[in-house]
Parts: sequence; C-alpha cells; structure tokens
Amino acid sequence: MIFLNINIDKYKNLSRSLSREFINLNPIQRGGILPKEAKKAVYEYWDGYSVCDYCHGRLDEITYPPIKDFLEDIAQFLNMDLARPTHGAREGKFIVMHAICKEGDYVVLDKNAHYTSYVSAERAKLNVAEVGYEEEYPTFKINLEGYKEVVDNLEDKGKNVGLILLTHVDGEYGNLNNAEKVGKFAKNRGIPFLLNCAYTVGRMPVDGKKLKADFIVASGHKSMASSAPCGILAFSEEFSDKITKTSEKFPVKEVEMLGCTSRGLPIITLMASFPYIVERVKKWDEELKKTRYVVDELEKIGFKQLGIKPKEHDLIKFETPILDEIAKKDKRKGFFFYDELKKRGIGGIRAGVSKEVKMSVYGLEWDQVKYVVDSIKQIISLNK
Ligand SMILES: Cc1ncc(COP(=O)(O)O)c(C=O)c1O
Repeated sequence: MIFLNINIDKYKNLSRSLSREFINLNPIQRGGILPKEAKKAVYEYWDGYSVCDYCHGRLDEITYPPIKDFLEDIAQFLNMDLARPTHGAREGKFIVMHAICKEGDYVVLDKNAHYTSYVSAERAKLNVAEVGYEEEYPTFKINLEGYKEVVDNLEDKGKNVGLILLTHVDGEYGNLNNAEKVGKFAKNRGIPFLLNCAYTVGRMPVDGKKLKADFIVASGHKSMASSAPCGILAFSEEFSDKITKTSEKFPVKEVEMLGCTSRGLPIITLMASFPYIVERVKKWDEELKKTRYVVDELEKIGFKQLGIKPKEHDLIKFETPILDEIAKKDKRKGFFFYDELKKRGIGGIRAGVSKEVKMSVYGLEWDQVKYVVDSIKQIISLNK
C-alpha cells in the first residue's frame, strides 16, 4: 500500500514548543488567547461538524447552539445591521469584493493594507490602487486625504471604483486610522466602504455606523479570543441582497458563504468568548497605558518606536540598533535576543531578527508587563 512509506511518528504527541506558561509577545497572537469559559466549550464541540446537530439547512439560522442570536448580537455590538460568520478577515474581504464589484473594477486601499487585501482583490479579478503616506519613515502615516486624489484620477481615466478599503489598524506599525474621515468621503462619492478591523474588533470599541462603514471584517483568531480560523463579516442592510444572495439550485444556501462557513469548533470559541470580549473592549484605555509604558521604558535603552506617536494601538514596532550591535559580537548572532527571552519565559519575538522587533503586551497583567520590560533591560545590560 502506498501510504506505508509515510513516517507517521512526527504526528504522534504533537506538542506546542511555545508552551502556555510562556508570556507570548507576538502581536498576531495576543488577541486570540481563549478565556477559560471558551476553553471549556472546546471539550463539548471538538468533533467535526459539531454545531450542526440541530441545523435545518443553514449555519446562520441555527438556534442551538445560539448562532442566530449571536449574529444579531454581534451586529449590534458593532453597530451594523447584519452579520455572518467567516473563516477570518481575509475571507470576509473576498466575499465583499466578489459580491459587490464587477471584474476589472478598482479597489482603492491604503499603502499599509495587509497582503490579504491584495490577494482577495486578485482572486476577485479586481485592480488595486494605493493611497500613499503623508509621511514615510518614521511614522508611515497614511495620507487619508489621498483617497480623493486616487479616486478622482481613476474616474478621470474612466475607471470604475467598486470599493474603498481602509485598514483600521495595520499589522506593520499598528497605526490607527481615522476611519470616519474615509467613511464620510466614501458616502459622499457613493462608493461602498469596507473597514478591515482584523486588529481592532475584539480589542477596542468599534462603532460601524459612526465610522460610516458599509462593511466591517473582523478576525476571531487575531482579536476576538477565538480559535482559528474564524471571523465576522458585518454589513449594512443596503448591501444585504448582494452579500446574502441565495443559490438558484439550492435556494436555502447563501452563495457567497458557499452554503455554510465556520461549521464547527472555531465559531463555538468565538461565541463562548463573546461576553469576555464585550467586557474587555471597555478596558482599552488601560491597554494603551501598558503599551505606552513599554514604549517609554524601552526608548530609554535605545529602542525607537516606529509608527504614529503616541501609540493608539497595542502593536508596537521598534527599531532596535542596540540589539543589532550586540548581535554583531555575540556568537549566537541575532538569535541571542530570542534565546535570552526564552530563558526568562518570554516568547513570540521573531527568532534571529535584531534590527527591528514587533511586540504587544495586550491583555497581560501589569506585573507581567513590568517583568517583560525589566527582562529586556536586563538582557541588554548583561550582553552589551
Ligand atoms: C491588518 C490585517 N488584516 C488581516 C489580517 C488577516 O486576518 P485573518 O487571518 O483573519 O484573515 C491580518 C493578519 O495579520 C492583518 O494584520
């Protein structure tokens, strides 16, 4: 038999090298840590299509577990009209682009947009046009006024702009954009507006109507304390016909959802974490205090924060010439920092990188935040 050549030992006893006892500073992972209530639900729902016990044809209509209610509640939480589960922010973006744009249309997006915004557009056979920076190094701040110029230029050339996309907070610098400004512009021009909230919904309060968003995409595993892959697409009533269009052959199934999206454990964790999320976004100011404390303290020892100052989001990117100097002398090269942090029970910093580091202390207790700062200071003073 062919499969006898497969070495299956590596699949036995899968264990995670970054153990749960570690303080994980990886910005893409800090917002996805499950509270204990959600961990308990995992035991009940870990089998395949576990949410489908009482399904009458469509995921968003399931009443037990309460997916139907949850979608109404999450829409309300985001101040949007309707919501559907997705497998993540990227799937939400693709759904919107595919449902509302025509092949060859332009998506106008910010230069800090995530790669998945570009790939979604490519998959939907759309073109992209970028809105650039007001300032490059060191803030990499997007010139929001630039949306008008880019749209005007395209329209002057007879191109159709099918969608305006803004990354609410980008994954490179953690810059928070004034979404309301872009939302108002989009409304005035009659162009649908998609706000990518992968890094905001579930971490900080987001009010879709205030920001004039027609669509909000959120990421369960990045920012809503859920297992991957899952997310939310919230949208306004105006676009519901296109987003929720049903199949001709299978009239109960929504085409853009390929019938049903998150049909098992991830959506359970998303729902089980919802009460926790509702509470934690109220503590956003405290999270910003922790973030700013880290920046202030580490700038004292030669780190330089990139992106807009003061921080309005927990993702911090530092330029770290001091680490680079040490790496040049240390036999472990750039790996010394990762190695020294690991000895102190801290993980999530990319191994081998010494010129720039990204980190987040979102959701850590103050004593843990101080421990991280003190550990980094100690590593530098002992190794330089
Ligand atoms: C700004 C931004 N958008 C989208 C994503 C992708 O999110 P998802 O995995 O939910 O598709 C990321 C991931 O890092 C991101 O930083």
